[in-house]
Amino acid sequence: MSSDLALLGVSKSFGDAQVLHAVDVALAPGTIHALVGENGAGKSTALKILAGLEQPTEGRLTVGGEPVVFGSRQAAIRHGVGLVAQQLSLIPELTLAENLILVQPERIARRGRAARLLRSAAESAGLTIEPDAKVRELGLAQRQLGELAIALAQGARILLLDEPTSALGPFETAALFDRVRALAAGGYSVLLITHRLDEVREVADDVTVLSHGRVALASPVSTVSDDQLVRAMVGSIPDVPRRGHELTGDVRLELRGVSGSGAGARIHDIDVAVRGGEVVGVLGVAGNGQTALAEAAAGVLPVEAGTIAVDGVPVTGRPERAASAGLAYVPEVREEALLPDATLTRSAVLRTLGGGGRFVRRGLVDWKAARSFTSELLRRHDVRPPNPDLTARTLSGGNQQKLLVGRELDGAPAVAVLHGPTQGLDLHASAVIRGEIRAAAAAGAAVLLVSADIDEIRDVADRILILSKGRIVDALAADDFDSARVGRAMAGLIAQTEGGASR
Ligand SMILES: Nc1ncnc2c1ncn2[C@@H]1O[C@H](COP(=O)(O)OP(=O)(O)OP(=O)(O)O)[C@@H](O)[C@H]1O
Repeated sequence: MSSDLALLGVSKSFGDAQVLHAVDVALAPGTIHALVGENGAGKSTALKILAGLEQPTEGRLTVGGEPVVFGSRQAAIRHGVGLVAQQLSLIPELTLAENLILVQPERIARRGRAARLLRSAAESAGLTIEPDAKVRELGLAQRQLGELAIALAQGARILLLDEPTSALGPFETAALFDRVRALAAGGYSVLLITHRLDEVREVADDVTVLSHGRVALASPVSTVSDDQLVRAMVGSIPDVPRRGHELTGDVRLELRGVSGSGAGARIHDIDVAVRGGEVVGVLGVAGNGQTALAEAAAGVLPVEAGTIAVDGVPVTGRPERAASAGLAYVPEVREEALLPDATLTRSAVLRTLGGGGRFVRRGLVDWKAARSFTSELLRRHDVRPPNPDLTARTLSGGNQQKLLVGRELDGAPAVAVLHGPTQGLDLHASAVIRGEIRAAAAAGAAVLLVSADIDEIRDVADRILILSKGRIVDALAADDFDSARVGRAMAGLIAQTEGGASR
């Protein structure tokens, strides 16, 4: 049977840089095809070509075996190609239903009709979404489900999913994969970009590995070993250093009685104290207040009650004061912390441009010094390509993430609030960042690590808090990790004890 959608001998260059070299990928009908490879390997570029967002420099596309030219995203949509992008394409100030109207103006003009269409498309695939919620108020996981529902409402039969699980924990990932499998069984074809080998094993029928823009391996999943996949993807994975220091530091980050709302969820009466040298991990099912908690801790969220202090300095609702007290912050949505259309130099020194910042001399920014600092930062954190004059938008998602985490952990922060710091990173880069988080703690930082990735929290944290419905319902030492207990707490089956869990 001919493939639903295929790239045949596709090459792509941006200026002088060739990022795809004669790539073949064929998506068989009713199957799930994983596209994997290290950060910057060319996965998103291949997907954008399949979605009509970029045009190949050479080679061609076929749908059902027939040659097609996708001159635009609309052309791909007309051929039934739906997209859930990595850098989400939804407009934050609009609702999901309004976003559907925006991409489908000729078919639906009224909000009520768009909301109904979206809800029924979502329900038919077993997804729960809120068509009338503003995108800005949704967490990353809900935004991604919303984008998937929009693709289905547009009549997509071929789904391109760019790292749909990067913000999801194990429960939501399992639920999403159930849906995706059901869609494939119903005749949809799915191309899935992921960095997680277990996901390739669990859900995909076929796998293609890209390396430096070339196909390094293409195989049915059942006939390839993990070792072959890892070698084709990233070569090898470094070990994350275990904690080797005592936790004797003073409290450097303190949240007391914090309540507030953000990203569509409320947090209630949160007490957390993190000592220098300590990594405290926060686990929870997406949408249970993680974003609000991270934003509150970083001084970004205007909380309704409670106080936040960094080294005893009150920073409640004052992000600039938090930054000058030495707080580093990696938000869940990386676009909020980088300048997509400015040079990497500007993104790299963004947080140090205030009065007294390290590149400010007599009220003027010393751009030469800022640029050479940026070159060194890019090199140290393996951001590719390491050119400070590029814009952040032209970096691959993983390389943007490396830049952001590198910028924040650089310069010995007092406190680091990190939300999904290894989101979108390949196995090698994730291990490096986990090592950097431990190194920051060993150098005395208090780290609050919010992550959907249980393995990451187990690997890196000293202490684990479980967040459910906006409350901390359980707390345990990482050495006492107990999957059944953590699973029960995450599922909301442990009620908060009188006076709260010990934190
Ligand atoms: N618009 C652009 N202009 C210049 N270079 C670009 C542009 N878009 C992508 N690139 C470059 O193409 C290469 C491949 O990027 P791409 O986003 O496809 O990688 P990826 O495999 O999806 O990576 P990641 O896992 O980090 O998301 C990178 O080196 C990137 O910098």
